[in-house]
Parts: sequence; C-alpha cells; structure tokens
Amino acid sequence: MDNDAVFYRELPKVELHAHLNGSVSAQTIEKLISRKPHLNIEHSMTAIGKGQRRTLDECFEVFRVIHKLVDTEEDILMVATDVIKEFAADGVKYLELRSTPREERDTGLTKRSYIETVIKAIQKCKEEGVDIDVRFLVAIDRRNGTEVALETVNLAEEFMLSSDGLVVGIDLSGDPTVGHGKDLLPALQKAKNSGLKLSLHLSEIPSQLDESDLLLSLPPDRIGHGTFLHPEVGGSQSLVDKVVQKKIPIELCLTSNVKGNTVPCYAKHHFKYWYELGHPTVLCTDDKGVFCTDLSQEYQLAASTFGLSHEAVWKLSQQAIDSIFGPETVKQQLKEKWNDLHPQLFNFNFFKK
Ligand SMILES: CNc1ncnc2c1ncn2[C@@H]1O[C@H](COP(=O)(O)O)[C@@H](O)[C@H]1O
Ligand SMILES: [Zn+2]
Repeated sequence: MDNDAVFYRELPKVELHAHLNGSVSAQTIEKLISRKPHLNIEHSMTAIGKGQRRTLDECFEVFRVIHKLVDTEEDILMVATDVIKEFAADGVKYLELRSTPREERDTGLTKRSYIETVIKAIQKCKEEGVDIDVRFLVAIDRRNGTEVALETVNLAEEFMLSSDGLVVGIDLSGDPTVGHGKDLLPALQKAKNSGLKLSLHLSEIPSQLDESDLLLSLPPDRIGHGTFLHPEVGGSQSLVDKVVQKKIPIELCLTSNVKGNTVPCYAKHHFKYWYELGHPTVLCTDDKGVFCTDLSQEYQLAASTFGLSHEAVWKLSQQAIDSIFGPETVKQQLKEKWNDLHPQLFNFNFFKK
C-alpha cells in the first residue's frame, strides 16, 4: 500500500449510508456460497468489478441474488458481524448500518427476529471491543407500499425504545422506479413524530421532482444521493433552495453512482456542486460489497477527482460527525477522537501533500 493509501485508511471516518446486504465482502460471500452450494450462485453474480458498469435495474437483480444467500438468522448474524469488522478495519469510527427487515417462511425468519439479529451483531462487536460505534436504521423498501411501511415504522419505534439507543432512524430505499413517496408519507411522518430520524433516498433518478418536493416537506434529516436535485441535471433551483435553507446533509456515494450509471463519470459527480456550495456533504459507500469499494477508497477518489488537499479531506471527514443520528454525547466523543488522531496523521512528512 502506498503512503497516500495509508493516509486514507488511517483517516478516521464516519459512514452513514451503508446497506447491510449490499456491503457483504467477497470473503463473506464465499462463506455463504459454501453454506448453500445448491443455489449455484457464483461470486461474479453478487459484485460489480473494476471498470464494470450496470444499469440500476441490474443492480437490483444483484440484491435479489444476495438475499437468496442471506435468509437465516445465522446468515444475518455472520454478515452483520463481518461487515462491522470490515468497516472498523477500514478506519471507520462511527457507522450507521441500514437494512430492510425480511421474513422468510422457509427458515422461520421474521421481521422482528431480523432486527433482533442485527442488534445482536452490533452488541457482539461491542463486547469484543471492536473500535467502532454502530447504530441501526431500519429500512423501508419503497416497492412494498403503505401497509408494510407502517408495519416497519411500528417495529422501528419499538426497537428505538428497547435497543439501548442502537436503533436511531428510518431509511427509505429500494428501486426508485417503483412506487411513489406519497404512499409512504404517513408512515414517514409517524416515524418522525415518534423521534426516529429520517434518511431518504431522494432524486436518485431523473423525473422524481414532485416526489422529492413532497418528501422534502417532512423534512428528512438526511438525503441519500440527491443526484438529480440541482437544475444542471434537470432538477430545480427551488428544490436546491429547500435543501440549502433546511441545511439537510446529503450522503454521496461516488462509485455506486458511477457503476450504477446514474452519473456519467467521477468528474461529473454532483459532489462538486454541493461541496462548492459549502453544503454539508458526507462521503459514503452505499454498497461496498456490490460496488467493490471501501470508504477509504471513496475519500481518495473524491480527493484525486476534485483536487482536495489532505487538510480538506480531513475537514470533510470531521464535518460528517455533525450529520450523525447518534446523540450529542457521541458527537462530542467522536470530535475528541478526531482531535487525538490529528497529530498522528499530519506530523509525518510522508503524509503531507
Ligand atoms: C444502488 N442504489 C440503491 N438505491 C436504492 N436502494 C438501494 C440501493 N442500494 C441498496 N438499496 C436497498 O438496499 C437493499 C439491500 O440491503 P438490505 O437487504 O436492506 O440490507 C436493496 O434491496 C435495496 O432496497
Ligand atoms: Zn443507498
């Protein structure tokens, strides 16, 4: 590993947009495949390698394959534990994992046991002393409609109260071409009223202006992607104004958007637009397993594409702390951690740039 790569790995980082089943590494996929050889799944079906691009549709096909491999409590426990440890090894100090509770009749998995198992994995890593603070966002898959969204919010509310602060919010995700946000608004509003934070995938594809406008009225606490919000790509100034006035942080996932073909190339990623506005932006991985990346690499790519110095990169990772859904006390702890680690990263000449 060269010195620059070491800098990005050692850089303390906050990861706020990571879908559990999209984050499964090649090693863990191999373990899952050996547990279920009869499925005839190969690793090439669960990841999009270097230089490859897919349509968003094809990405959602990949999730269907992974879901077949991850369908028992035992699988979820292994996957979540491995993912948490991999983020920790990549220098992530605070992680918000998101995942859609599923039920599987064949294995007895229920939505409740799904959430319980993710929580168990978080607690297990904590007990083992893994150096990372992990929280959980319960995800709503937009294609499942009003009733399921409400059911998910009810479960999330329950676990927010019983999980010792581990369940902190709701994610709205899933295939953006399916369903409409207006059907999910009552569930999202209910979640917000109960104290759950909201991170919503917004304008991930063009032609969702009405939906984005509607969902921004909640308003959400963070936005995922927001690829087509700004006027240069067919969005609108009034949407941008709303996001800016309400200072809603945006989670940006460069490689995910390039490989999923919603932005033409790294240089044209909307990171530039929002970063230059001085708006709170947080670099994230989205699906590190599927898109074959990690958060260090995303920081390095942003820096090399947009010409950011190491100091600017440091600032970016530090400012992400303000956008977490964890409590104020955790923000303070993280800020202290960043201060403690700063000299280590900047006192060596070979890290300077
Ligand atoms: C690429 N851009 C994306 N846009 C929208 N939703 C996405 C996504 N990437 C992942 N997901 C959502 O996360 C699920 C997989 O993780 P979990 O089973 O929940 O842990 C996918 O099925 C989809 O609903
Ligand atoms: Zn996402």
